[in-house]
Amino acid sequence: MELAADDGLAVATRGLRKTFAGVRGRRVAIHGLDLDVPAGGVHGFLGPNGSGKTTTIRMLLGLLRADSGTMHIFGQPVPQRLPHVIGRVGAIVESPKFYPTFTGRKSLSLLADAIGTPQQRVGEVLEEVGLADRGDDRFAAYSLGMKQRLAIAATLLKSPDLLIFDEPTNGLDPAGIREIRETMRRLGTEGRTVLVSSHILSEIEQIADTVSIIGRGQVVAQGAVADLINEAGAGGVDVGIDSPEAAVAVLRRVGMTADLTADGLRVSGVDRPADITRALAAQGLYVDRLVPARRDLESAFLQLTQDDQLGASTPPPPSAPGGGLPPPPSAPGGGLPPPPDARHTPHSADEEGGR
Ligand SMILES: Nc1ncnc2c1ncn2[C@@H]1O[C@H](COP(=O)(O)OP(=O)(O)OP(=O)(O)O)[C@@H](O)[C@H]1O
Repeated sequence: MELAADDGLAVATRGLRKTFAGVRGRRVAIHGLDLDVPAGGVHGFLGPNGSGKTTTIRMLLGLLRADSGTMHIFGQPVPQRLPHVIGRVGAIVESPKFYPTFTGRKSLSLLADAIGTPQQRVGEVLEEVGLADRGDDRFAAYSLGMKQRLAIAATLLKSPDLLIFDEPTNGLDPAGIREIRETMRRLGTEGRTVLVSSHILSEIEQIADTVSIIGRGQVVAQGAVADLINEAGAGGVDVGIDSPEAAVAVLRRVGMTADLTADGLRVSGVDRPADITRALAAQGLYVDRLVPARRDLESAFLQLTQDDQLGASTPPPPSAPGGGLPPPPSAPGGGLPPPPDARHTPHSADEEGGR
């Protein structure tokens, strides 16, 4: 489906497909992905390891070429019109690299000069990420959370409307995770769109307004966090009882779907909870607690991706209709040159091969 030029979406993909060369033929990583990220707020891009989050983000940023399908950022087709929208996008797709002996402020100041942003923004972005009082410390002295916040500050210099963070809390301790979470939440409430990928659902549940859950390179659910949780919990009842194993057996015998939980059992798809008490009492089992099940996003996620294997497997792809997308323009810039101790292989336009 083609998208209208402006549909209130910060990011949209349709039928997106990407395969990689593997030893036994091509592996399908992204398998017809239809992603909608509404403009404004925090959008969690969720999926198990290997489900295709990084691949999708790298295609959106022109770092990797799609086999077929369409992508839009703020209504502009990318990668074709990426140069026109990239000024509105800030992204962190791998660990931040800064000169360890420079202060955070100096690194940002150099970057501001490089991208033609007024120096006044440096103080503002340090403030925005909560580093105002540590801006004059050397990067090497920062905690991992502070390093990540400095990277976020760098992406904010050009005041982007869309921020894309790929697993921004990877490797952080709980305090660091909280720092980044609060920073993202704040950015999302300022009218920006924050697209954040993660495989740690509880993290996103607390800060996201909307989410997309992907499995095997496809969207398996998307929408408001509250709606997904409600859907996942619909009709479930948690039962507290002295002998849960016996109760599960009784309920299954009368045709109910019952499973043991950490503190009792859960019955799914129940229209009349009184049927549970009646069935159990008939066998001399008496419930001491009967409450509607409230599922969190973690449960919804596990339920939706339970068949997902790590990594998608290998049906040979059909040849791309229309020859696929044109080659991407060069990757968006905006970073400092790599420091001497942190050189890394730059992304190629169509990096392939096993990992
Ligand atoms: N350069 C590459 N060459 C070959 N296969 C790749 C390459 N990059 C990704 N893949 C494969 O594509 C699939 C999706 O990987 P991707 O990194 O996008 O997943 P992810 O959801 O970001 O996972 P994680 O949460 O572990 O970062 C995996 O099967 C992965 O092995």
